[in-house]
Amino acid sequence: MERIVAKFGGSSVADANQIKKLRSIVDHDLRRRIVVVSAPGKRHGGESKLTDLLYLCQEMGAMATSIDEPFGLIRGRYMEIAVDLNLDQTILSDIDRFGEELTAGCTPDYAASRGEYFSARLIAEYLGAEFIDPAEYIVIRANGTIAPESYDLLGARLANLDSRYVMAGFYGRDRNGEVKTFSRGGSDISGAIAARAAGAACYENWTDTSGILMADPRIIDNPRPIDEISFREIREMAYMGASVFHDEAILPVREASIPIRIKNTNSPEDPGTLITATLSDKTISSTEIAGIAGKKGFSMISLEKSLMNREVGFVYRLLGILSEQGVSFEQCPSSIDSVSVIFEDEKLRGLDDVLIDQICRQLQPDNVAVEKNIALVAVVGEGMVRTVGIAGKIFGALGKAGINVRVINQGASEMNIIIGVSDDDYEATVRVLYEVFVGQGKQS
Ligand SMILES: Nc1ncnc2c1ncn2[C@@H]1O[C@H](COP(=O)(O)OP(=O)(O)O)[C@@H](O)[C@H]1O
Ligand SMILES: N[C@@H](CC(=O)OP(=O)(O)O)C(=O)O
Repeated sequence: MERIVAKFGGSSVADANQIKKLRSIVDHDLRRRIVVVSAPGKRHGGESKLTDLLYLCQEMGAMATSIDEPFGLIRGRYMEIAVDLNLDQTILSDIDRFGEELTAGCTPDYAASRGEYFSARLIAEYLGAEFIDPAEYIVIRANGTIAPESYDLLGARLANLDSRYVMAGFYGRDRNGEVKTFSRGGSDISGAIAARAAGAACYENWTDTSGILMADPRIIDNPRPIDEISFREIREMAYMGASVFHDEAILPVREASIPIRIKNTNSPEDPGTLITATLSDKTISSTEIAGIAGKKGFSMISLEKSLMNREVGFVYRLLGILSEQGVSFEQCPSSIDSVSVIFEDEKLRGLDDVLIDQICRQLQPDNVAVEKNIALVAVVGEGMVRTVGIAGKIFGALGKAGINVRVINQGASEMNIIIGVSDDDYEATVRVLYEVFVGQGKQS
């Protein structure tokens, strides 16, 4: 029988009520044999995700500060779930032992991983399924990528087609056997690994929106859901800020041609979004763009030098300076006499002064400037390459709205156009672009 891997995110396991919905979804289709879960997420806007509380406890434990308050919240959340689902409460003594580990000091990865570990143990018991600890099967290399043997190890564990499994998301182990997590939102990657390891017919990703939406619902009211999107498009959108699906979760399933469906736990009948290798011509021609995504928090270093285009190896040496400082960049738009490099602030790590110093010494530019507080917004779509006038539409609309575009970049694939604006103009830019391509954007 075909099997489906169903990954449920933090919003889908936030409390007993959500976990009951999970069970009804899993019971509804017998092919849903492999369930991957996150740690309980926010039940309402003001609350913290359990993962954030775990990182906080780890930091407090490392500073020998009492963790009683945040740890009490964590313990309370699990206890409520166990009580409301009538589960065995002996898990609480394991949670208390973990509290002692936090106080004694443990790694941030281990601390965060327990969010998913306890969540999966409770849900496995509730479903009467086998619990899988991914630290026994998934090997994560030092650079965060998945060691290839993980697929065989996990595939062998998932071999019984009649069993139902619940695996904890977000972590595995490193080459030394220590617990190691993926980057934030990484349970999506765990689900993709399980889908590939099990040779699943489909990877379902259950969340709190009815699929991938054409823009962030926190900015646009009721954005239109995307029916079908390609692996290439979703990777661009996810990387550029559509946080509903981790950009690195595409790779394991893309290599095995397993389709992904993003579904809504709170509205399971909605079709959601299908992510496939190739889009039908109908899908490509039905919309000018696939969607709009973006995020704040970038800085840009711009250099000008007359006849830069004649200076062999100029950009090579510029990128060499970044490499020496261990800084990775996002975009590198250029023209004949100028080049800019855009960095995510988190990755720049406040090294702009050091970089400028090196750039001035090694490259002797006529001018060098740093701009901070930049937001990047990407308009994404495979169909864009076939459509005349997309750029005109974007810049016409932004000009009319009085939004100053600080930088423009188009990917070589012609599948995206990236616009840099001031952080303050970020939301307005998304609204203007949504309005011009889709209509009915939220106006404020
Ligand atoms: N284009 C988009 N489509 C859908 N959701 C988006 C998009 N961009 C950002 N989001 C946000 O992603 C959230 C879902 O991701 P996440 O919180 O990680 O869910 P989960 O708890 O299921 O892992 C949505 O509630 C929404 O606020
Ligand atoms: N719990 C982890 C991993 C994860 O993927 O969570 P979620 O599925 O709720 O985005 C995090 O918060 O980063």
